[in-house]
Amino acid sequence: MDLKEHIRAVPDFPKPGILFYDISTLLMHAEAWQETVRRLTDEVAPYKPDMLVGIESRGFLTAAPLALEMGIGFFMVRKKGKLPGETLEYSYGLEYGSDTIEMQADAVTPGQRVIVLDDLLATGGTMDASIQLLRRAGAEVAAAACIIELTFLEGRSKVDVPVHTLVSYDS
Ligand SMILES: O=P(O)(O)OC[C@H]1O[C@H](OP(=O)(O)OP(=O)(O)O)[C@H](O)[C@@H]1O
Ligand SMILES: Nc1ncnc2[nH]cnc12
Repeated sequence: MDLKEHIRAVPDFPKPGILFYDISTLLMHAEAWQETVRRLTDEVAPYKPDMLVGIESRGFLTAAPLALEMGIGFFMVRKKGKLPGETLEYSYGLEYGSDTIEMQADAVTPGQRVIVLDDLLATGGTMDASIQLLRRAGAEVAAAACIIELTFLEGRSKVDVPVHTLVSYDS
């Protein structure tokens, strides 16, 4: 199955000049979404992670079914101000704008092996920030995985763990 047939490209969203790769159409197609989850599971399972991590918000959609499929837990890296209790934070630049992410300080125990999931790797800033944040919390980040990679932005070079992606776009 060609997953690209189920990913919609929307010009000039959220700003002029950005071609937005929308997974909404992938989520709406049950077989394509099942295939996506299966393929991501195949990429991630060999690392034998203790936990998965989903990056807000489309990363939650990606991490949650994988965690269920693999029989392990997952937790959220969220935009600032959304998580209760003691949190750790990290600020980073995006393809468009900037942001600060947070996680709950007790989400991992030191040495726990995690894999970070998101829908899309663009500049790699969000993924890199998440990895730095997770390490601050004591996690061992084994790998990162995304459905989509925008290869022309070279985000992979910013990420210092193995990166697994299912489909890539060069423009
Ligand atoms: O590699 P980068 O340049 O950092 O960009 C990738 C990030 O941008 C998008 O999230 P967005 O901030 O649009 O949030 P959303 O998932 O809540 O829509 C995407 O889901 C990734 O998290
Ligand atoms: N071009 C893009 N499409 C969808 N999500 C994105 N996040 C960052 N860049 C993006």
